[in-house]
Amino acid sequence: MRASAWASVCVCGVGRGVGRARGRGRRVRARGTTTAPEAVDVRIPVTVLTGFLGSGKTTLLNRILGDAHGKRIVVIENEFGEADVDGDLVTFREAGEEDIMLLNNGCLCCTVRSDLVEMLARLVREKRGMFDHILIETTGLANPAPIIQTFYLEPALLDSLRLDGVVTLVDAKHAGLHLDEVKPRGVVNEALEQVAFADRIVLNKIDLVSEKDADALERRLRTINDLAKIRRASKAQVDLDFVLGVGGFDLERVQDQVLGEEKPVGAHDHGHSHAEGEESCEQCDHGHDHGHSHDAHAHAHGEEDCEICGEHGHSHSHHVHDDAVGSVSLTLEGDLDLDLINDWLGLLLNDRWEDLYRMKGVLAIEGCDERYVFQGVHALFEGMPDRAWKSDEKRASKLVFIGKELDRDELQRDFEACLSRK
Ligand SMILES: Nc1nc2c(ncn2[C@@H]2O[C@H](COP(=O)(O)OP(=O)(O)OP(=O)(O)O)[C@@H](O)[C@H]2O)c(=O)[nH]1
Repeated sequence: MRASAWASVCVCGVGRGVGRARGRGRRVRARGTTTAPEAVDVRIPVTVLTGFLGSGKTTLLNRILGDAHGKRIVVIENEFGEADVDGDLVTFREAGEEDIMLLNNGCLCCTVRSDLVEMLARLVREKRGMFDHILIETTGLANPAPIIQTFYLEPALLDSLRLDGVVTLVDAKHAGLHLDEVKPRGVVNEALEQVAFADRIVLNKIDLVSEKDADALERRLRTINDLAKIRRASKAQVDLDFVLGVGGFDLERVQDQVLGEEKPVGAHDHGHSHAEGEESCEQCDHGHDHGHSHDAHAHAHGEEDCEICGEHGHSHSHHVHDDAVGSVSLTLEGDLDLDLINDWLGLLLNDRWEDLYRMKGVLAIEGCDERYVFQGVHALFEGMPDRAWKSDEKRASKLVFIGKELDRDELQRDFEACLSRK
């Protein structure tokens, strides 16, 4: 992925003779159009483990390190506020097959990013060949975006490391509190952002909540991030395959993630309303007219028990959630005009890059035999032509945006305006 001002967003390699896999000089991509074998990506995968304070990150880490998986894993831990060990920023602790390294001097997402880069570069320089995977555990207060960007912006890392995925631990018992916390304007709600950036969500401490509460929380997580896979766990007991080797930033897997497989029961698009008497809303388990930009759940006199507090009937309200962060999925049948879609995505990134946390898409471009896949994180964007459209396949495009204050209708309108008129 490359840094991208709007002018360099280019859904190209499509009928223009421009390089096919922009920003990915490290990999030969051969799928679909040639019989040449795919080159092996030799870069070392990196997993970012995030999640709010006490959500179970260390528990998961210990599980991973304790499993007999045969992988040699380097762990980088960022213990915010811990005393420096021997006055050194970086401490190595041999732990069997794994190395554990500590970054003690602040939060990974802000003050120690350059230390992280230095540490990673040093690892590659001095220990290459001695490990298979790097796992970075962030502090509970870290915003994952700067860490993600590190892997695309740091020349010292580009050719050696690749981001495999962001794994977010969610505390089933307390997540609601953190997700609902209203921050002053301009202040990031880390819990929301950690969910929004995730490729995998481990909904942990499931033993502490009822199934109904877990269902409701899972639906809530789904509205924030419609791309991540979610798995419930106690004591972070999940298969290693669920958290390592996920290819969350792998362009070649975008189509599966976007067009993809599993959608849990209850998943639905962001931004909808319910009429009085409708079935329960799958999102909030409540059936009365509302949009998902509400701040409060209000109950009129005579209603059934409140689903949030269990109190009966009388008019009262709760703050429920600030839905500023959410997912929007758009689909469109037919072919897109190359210039129009380029211009639109370019402008969108130019104007809204701060609000666009992650995006992925599969596009049908007029005059192009191949599907075009792309993904982005904030202002970083990468894309390439993918396999050829099959003769019996309906040409259609799908985009998924995860971000802040996204207007679904406006995005859909602008997307539709990119349809080819020929
Ligand atoms: N009941 C219950 N407790 C859990 C579960 N997972 C972890 N815990 C406990 O929750 C506490 C916090 O777990 P950690 O793994 O330290 O969480 P963390 O995210 O690393 O915490 P910080 O480093 O403070 O951000 C510990 O006491 C764990 O034993 C679970 O599934 N159920």
